[in-house]
Amino acid sequence: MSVKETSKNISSVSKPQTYKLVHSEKFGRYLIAGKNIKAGEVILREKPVAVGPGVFDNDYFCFACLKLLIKVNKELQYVCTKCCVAPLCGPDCEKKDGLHTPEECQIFKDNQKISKDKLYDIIGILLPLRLFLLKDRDQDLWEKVDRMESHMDKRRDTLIWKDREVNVIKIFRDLQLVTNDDISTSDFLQHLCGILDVNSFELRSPGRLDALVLRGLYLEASLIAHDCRANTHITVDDHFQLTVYASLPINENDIIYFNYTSSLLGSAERREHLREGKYFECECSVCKDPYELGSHLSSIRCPRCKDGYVGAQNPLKAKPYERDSKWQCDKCRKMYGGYLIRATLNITRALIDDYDGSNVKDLEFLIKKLTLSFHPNHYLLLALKQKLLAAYRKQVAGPNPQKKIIQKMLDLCKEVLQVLELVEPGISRLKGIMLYEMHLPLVLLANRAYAAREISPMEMSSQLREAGTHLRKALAMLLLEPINSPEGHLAKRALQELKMLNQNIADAEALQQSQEESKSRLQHYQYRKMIRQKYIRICLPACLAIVFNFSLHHIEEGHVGVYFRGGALLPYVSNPGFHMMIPVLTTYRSVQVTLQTDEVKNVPCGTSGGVMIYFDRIEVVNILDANSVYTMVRNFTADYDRTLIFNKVHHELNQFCSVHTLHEVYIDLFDQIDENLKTALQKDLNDLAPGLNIQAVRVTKPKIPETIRKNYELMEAEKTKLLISTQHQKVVEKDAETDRKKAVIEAEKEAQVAKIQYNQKIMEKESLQRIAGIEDEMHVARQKSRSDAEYYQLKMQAEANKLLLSKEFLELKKYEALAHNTKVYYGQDIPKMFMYGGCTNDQDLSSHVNIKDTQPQML
Ligand SMILES: C[S@@+](CC[C@H](N)C(=O)[O-])C[C@H]1O[C@@H](n2cnc3c(N)ncnc32)[C@H](O)[C@@H]1O
Repeated sequence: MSVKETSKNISSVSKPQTYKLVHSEKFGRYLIAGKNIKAGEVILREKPVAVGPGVFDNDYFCFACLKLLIKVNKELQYVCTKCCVAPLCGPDCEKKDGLHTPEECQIFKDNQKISKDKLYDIIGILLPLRLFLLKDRDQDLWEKVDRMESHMDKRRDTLIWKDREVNVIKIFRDLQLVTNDDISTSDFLQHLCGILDVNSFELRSPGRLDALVLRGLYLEASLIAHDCRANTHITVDDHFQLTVYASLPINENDIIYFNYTSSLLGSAERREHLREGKYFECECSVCKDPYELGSHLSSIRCPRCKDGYVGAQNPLKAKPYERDSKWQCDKCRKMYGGYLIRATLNITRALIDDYDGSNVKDLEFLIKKLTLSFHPNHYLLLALKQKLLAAYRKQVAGPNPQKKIIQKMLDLCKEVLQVLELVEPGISRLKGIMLYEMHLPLVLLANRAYAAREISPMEMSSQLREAGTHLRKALAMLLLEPINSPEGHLAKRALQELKMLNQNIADAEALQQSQEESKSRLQHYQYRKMIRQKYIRICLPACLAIVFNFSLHHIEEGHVGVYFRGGALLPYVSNPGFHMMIPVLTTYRSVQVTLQTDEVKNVPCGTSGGVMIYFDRIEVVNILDANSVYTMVRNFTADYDRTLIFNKVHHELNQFCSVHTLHEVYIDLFDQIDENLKTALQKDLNDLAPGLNIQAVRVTKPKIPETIRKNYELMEAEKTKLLISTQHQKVVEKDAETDRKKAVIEAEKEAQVAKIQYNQKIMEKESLQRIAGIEDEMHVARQKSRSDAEYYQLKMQAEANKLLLSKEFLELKKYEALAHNTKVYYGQDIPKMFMYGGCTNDQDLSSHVNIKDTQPQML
């Protein structure tokens, strides 16, 4: 809608390229697009002038960051160390430039009337007080705030005026925040309250959905005019920075609108809210239309024709539920007075109030009942449907949800989304959440249908793609939300789920491709078989007629034959060998009665967490008792294994997976699947088909989404590394132990050797000593015997000499010697020589002579 004619451009504000501030009689000041703006584009972004709690808030919160505080004993709560009044999260919030400004702190500190005991009074007036303090703190800013619409004339002496008198102005006076008791001071404070009531945005305290509701005043965003079908989407982050996005494309000079009220209320209720709180009569396209642009948020089923819907004939009338206001059926044109509609609404509200809103059955019943009287989109029904959706969501997210509930959740999401498309076109927070909600039932239904073989992998992939499209649309809206807000967290989850979904789609398509390949192989094989049969039919009919006149057939060892005539099973079986049967009329099937292995391939399953996994191959080793063949074929056909093994394996695995998480199926319980499957199969067979025995079941590790598998691989690698390092440590310890033992053995050996050597040496020395002793003894003995002998000899000689050396003998010997001497010596003494026995002196002689006196001596 262009306003070129009706408005005049009164200022070129800071961002003329995106928006312009204009003025009109109807709207006052408002913003128009300064250029063509695309959906999702930022129109403006700004910090608040003031933020605080709602007027009657009894919650306890940090005055600096406005986070909700857990209620503790007042004495234990951290308070600002300067004013000793303002509760804060802790020292960090005191250090930061928070919303508890130095001026506010000073006022709390200086004012005798303000103490911790008056905290709830202070909380009640905190936001007006913050605006009040702005006047002295920032004159320029205050002037802009002062220009904001406060609707003093429309508010004067109304209930809200009186309320502010008691709950704000009186507290200001009691706490001596204002001292003048005059009317101008009261009016000034009423003006502040009016500015806040008309212009502030409802905000959430940081990070939490259930946290306290705050109000924030923004200079530029508050200039945006209202429309029940807005073209903007507003987000506020944890630091209260507000961003206005275009939710739809906005052409240059078109009015920029924001919805001041809830889009899921009826026109009368929305308009009342705007009249009471914002002091204007909304005349937007939704409010003007008796059927609210086809959304029928206020429509009632016609009590007469039961086919049409009754809407207000003059929707812009201030009191549509009065007797003189007319409502009309769009089919039978029957007119009703507004009071009748009001009565219906009052009765219904009482009915809803009596009802406990969490039980699915009761909710469904109530909605069904009310649908007889209201349009399914009536705002009262929509509120109930949102409750029902929450109850469905709880069940669907739980273990093993019923298919019926999943489908109902999906249908309900679609229904609510249709209404939202009408009243919140383009980017919308509610639509983002609803689209996110829708993807889960879509994924679950696709997985179930595929597991039950109701759809092919290709159909599954296309249903998963539809879920992906919803997720992507949801993301486009939710990604605009601040990252730490609950919607921001939802966006993060949606991103992860989209990744997983894409992987599942790729898996399903790969499965389809492999199935198509095997199908074409089968077709090729069948074609060749057909050609062969054709050939046989054409070339050998004559031979066949002769040779197989009696239809000779052959049953292999390990098999028995069963026979059918005209499709009916004949009551006998044949053993291995050649047999005859009536051609054409009788057919036979060979049934294996030895151990055989049935392979079940590509079994898709959905885990309790909704992840699709595929069991590549399941081998079932089984044996059919030959005596049970006839009963088996009669009850389950010759392809009994398809019913009793193939289908059963699919069923059991799906049952198992749907109640276990991916981790349990893939890791924790995987080793039990074989045995459990075998037991489950055998249990059913014992009841249904005795004679068919399962010997063993082998299940291959399932294929899981690639991203998850990589995570498991990483975990395994880390575990293995840990194992290797532990083992390595053990080996090193063992080596060290071995070396130590070796060294001990070596040392012991050396010690023993040394001991032996030492002993040897001792022994050697002892032997040497002993030998020496013996030798000594021998020597002594020898010497002794020699001396004895000599002594004896000398003794004997002495005795002999005694006898021999007589005087006469010696005389004789003198003459014998002279006679034999050939040498003659000349000189004086020469004769003496002879006289004294030839000796040169007397002593020598005596030595000779005295021999007889010498005694034998020991050496
Ligand atoms: C948040 S203020 C918007 C700025 C205001 N127009 C000004 O001049 O300061 C809300 C007020 O703007 C006016 N307004 C906004 N949207 C309107 C609409 N659709 N129809 C009539 N008045 C509207 C009403 O007076 C309303 O109380």
